[in-house]
Amino acid sequence: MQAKITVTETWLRKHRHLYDGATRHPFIRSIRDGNIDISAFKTWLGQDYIFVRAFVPFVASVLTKAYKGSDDGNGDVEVILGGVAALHDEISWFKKEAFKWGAQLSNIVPQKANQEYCRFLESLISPEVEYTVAAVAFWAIENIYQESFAYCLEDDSKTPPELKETCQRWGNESFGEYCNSLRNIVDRQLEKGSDDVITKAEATLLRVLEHEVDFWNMSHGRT
Ligand SMILES: Cc1ncc(CO)c(N)n1
Repeated sequence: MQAKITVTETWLRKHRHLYDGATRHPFIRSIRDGNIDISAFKTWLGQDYIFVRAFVPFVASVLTKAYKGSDDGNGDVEVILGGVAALHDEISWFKKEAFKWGAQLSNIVPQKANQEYCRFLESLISPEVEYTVAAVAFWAIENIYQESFAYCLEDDSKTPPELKETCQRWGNESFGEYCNSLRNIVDRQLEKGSDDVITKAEATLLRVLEHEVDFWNMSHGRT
């Protein structure tokens, strides 16, 4: 018997072009091809540090919604808590990495695309945004990084050795499993979601894809 097609699978098929635009962006390709401009990498590093700091309260809000909103016999809270813990580690990593590259994190000004993305995250913190909708955004945000950086680690990639650790951070297998757990959470929620929630969740996914592309564009110096 064939497995049932999940909602996320349907969406990924439907929006493949946009999705690949986020995970196969020229910035990512430039890492993978080994011709990345290091100043672009440093821009990305500093801007992503700001983003991740704004991502923490967003993920905390998803955690709260999971606790309140799902009949959590499924362990959603624990999966999301794992995400919060990983972010704690990630913030330390950014500081260490910035030091390595001689970049300052304390006086970075968020660029426009980053400001808009952070504002979008803040809008999703609102209690009026359903757990399912927020969880879709969360999954998409994590999964795009996972697929993008895993792409830079494939056998035929020419990723510079000094960038491998960065790619490993999101491209490693256990981060991939974590993203799959998020995807399962999302599909379980969508399965029982109202048409209204499903429509909102799909629109939110598209907004995430656009913000991710803008974020890469900004890092690549194309804004
Ligand atoms: C812009 C952006 N998207 C996703 C992630 C994954 O956590 C990140 N660190 N930054």
